[in-house]
Amino acid sequence: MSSEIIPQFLKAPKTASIVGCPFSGGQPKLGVDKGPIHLVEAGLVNQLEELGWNVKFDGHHQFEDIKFTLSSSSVDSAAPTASSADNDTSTSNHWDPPIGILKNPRLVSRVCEEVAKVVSGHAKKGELPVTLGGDHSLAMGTISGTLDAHPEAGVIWVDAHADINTAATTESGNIHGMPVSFLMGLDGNQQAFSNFNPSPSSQTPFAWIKPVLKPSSIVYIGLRDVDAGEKKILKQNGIKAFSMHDVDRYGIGKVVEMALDHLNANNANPDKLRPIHLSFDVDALDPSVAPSTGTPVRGGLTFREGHYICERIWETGALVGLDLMEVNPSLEDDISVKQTVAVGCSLVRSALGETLL
Ligand SMILES: NC(=[NH2+])NCCC[C@H](N)C(=O)O
Ligand SMILES: [Mn+2]
Ligand SMILES: [Mn+2]
Repeated sequence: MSSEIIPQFLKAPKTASIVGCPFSGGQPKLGVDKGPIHLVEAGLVNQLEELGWNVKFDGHHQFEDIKFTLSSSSVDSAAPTASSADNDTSTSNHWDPPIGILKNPRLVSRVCEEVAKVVSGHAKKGELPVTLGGDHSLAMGTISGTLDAHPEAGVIWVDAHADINTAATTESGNIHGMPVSFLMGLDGNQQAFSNFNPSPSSQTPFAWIKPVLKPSSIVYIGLRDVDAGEKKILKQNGIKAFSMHDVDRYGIGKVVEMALDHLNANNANPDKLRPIHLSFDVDALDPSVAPSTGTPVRGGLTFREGHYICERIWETGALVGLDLMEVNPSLEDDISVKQTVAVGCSLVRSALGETLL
């Protein structure tokens, strides 16, 4: 047989499904909802097609209908129990009052539930869902969706932050700092919602999440701004985390190998490479590389370190889900916005097979 004959399945282009999520309800700063719009306008779809992907994108998701059903249904009996500490009223409103100090709990929950269905639907068809945020609370949706389609998947969470606060530990009440705790079903959340009485037309926020993410199934890379309560949670649950200190000590190459080894060592089926969901918060990068983001923290990943993570995960062949979150085109000047959007696009390309040579 001639070596030029390539099996059909290798020639057939793989399909990536762009899940555009213009959503900002998990944090107070306006503009992060414009992230996915800018990423697509910068030509991401075309760029992925040039890499050989068949790209499905039929517009950004509209969450207006969710807002509408929420605002027209009667507000349930969870009266706001605390006023928000920072006097931030931009994201709370009469139809979605805080629960404890959690802001927009009903909206975030419903939007993520929707995202979970969309992501799981794509994944079950064998497509690669690429979710563009939007704030990182959306990862409750994307990771629920991935785990629904690939129950054995592990998560690599690249971020300056651990996003694992519970209702008992969060100081900000911003749910984008909490998604991992809901995915794991941590205690501090159960209590917060235990005496919640939903009205007949609503349901307890986040009750739809199957808390199936095991502490051994996630690895962090890039951490450098972890709240005291989060540090406790990471320790108590034995969660693997590589901070910037570890990146400095071992180098990014070694860190990614250790992260992959950790996930595969905890694989239920040790003969099979574990599917990987990569959730990339652009604030993992140093603010000099990605300035336009809501919670920048200095001392972050370099341009190459960020891209290396994506390239190496692509090389494993195990990527089944990708998030690119927290690009906020309303922050910083035009040049910074362009730079951040461009870096967001190139991270996605690297995770989808772009190579340097
Ligand atoms: N996805 C993010 N950018 N999260 C930032 C979280 C910051 C802080 N730990 C909080 O809980 O409010
Ligand atoms: Mn972050
Ligand atoms: Mn994050």
